[in-house]
Amino acid sequence: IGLADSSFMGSGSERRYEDLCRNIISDMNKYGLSVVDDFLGVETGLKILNEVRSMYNAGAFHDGQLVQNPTPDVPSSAVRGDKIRGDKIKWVGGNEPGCSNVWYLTNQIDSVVYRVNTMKDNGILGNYHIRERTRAMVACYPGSGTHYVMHVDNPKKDGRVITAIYYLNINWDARESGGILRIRPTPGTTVADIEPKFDRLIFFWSDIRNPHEVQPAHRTRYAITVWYFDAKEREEALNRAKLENSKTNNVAAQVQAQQAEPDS
Ligand SMILES: O=C(O)CCC(=O)Nc1cc2ccccc2cn1
Ligand SMILES: [Mn+2]
Repeated sequence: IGLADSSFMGSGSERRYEDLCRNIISDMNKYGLSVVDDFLGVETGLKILNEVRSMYNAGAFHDGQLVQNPTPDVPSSAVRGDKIRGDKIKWVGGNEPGCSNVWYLTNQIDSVVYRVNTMKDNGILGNYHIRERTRAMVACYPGSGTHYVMHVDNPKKDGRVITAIYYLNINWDARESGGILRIRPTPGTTVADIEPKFDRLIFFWSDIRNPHEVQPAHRTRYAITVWYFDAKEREEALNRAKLENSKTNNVAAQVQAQQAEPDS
């Protein structure tokens, strides 16, 4: 007999889904972060894990940190400590072959985010109008002490308001494997230490309210992240970028024009 499906998305009960969304709304308003365990259930979680493992083993991932900060005497790849991040990543749109389970996951997260964004009495979540997200970033920390330094996902209002991370690591024990996500919600003095447990989904505000780091991992650590945009903040960011581009293009065009003119 199959295990009674205790997951939120698998149990099919509308009531549990509403409760889940209410909890997320309450957590996001109180703490700026929310942790959901048993999101999809063991069976679905395993399908996603196996899909990610086969992507990784097919060598489809590349270094998260493209620009190494090499020290002249030692090539950058040799010195792991100097990296600001040790993850290997692969961006997944979802409709590529071999990504159907990652695609299913992002659809399930989408439905929760759009629901909590439109429910009544949803507090701060009601200030945003979430209509789109990034593609899914599948990340793997290959163990051996790889980490990610303290950082903010969206420090400059690029439009991203919610970070959603789904973890895939069965029987993760941070005491021996490390790999804790440490969020330092500001303002405040609390610290949230979150283990990257299998079938765990977390949400947190992407901006300066949530600086976070991944502590050194000593076992292969998989995570899938999607970022959700607020329509207004995103549009303003794109307009600023356009303005910047037109300025630099004008300067470039003027320089070119001067160069082109015959010596006066
Ligand atoms: O795996 C975790 O628990 C979180 C890891 C994490 O913060 N990843 C991450 C990855 C990023 C990749 C590109 C740009 C910004 C990024 C910000 N954060
Ligand atoms: Mn981050």
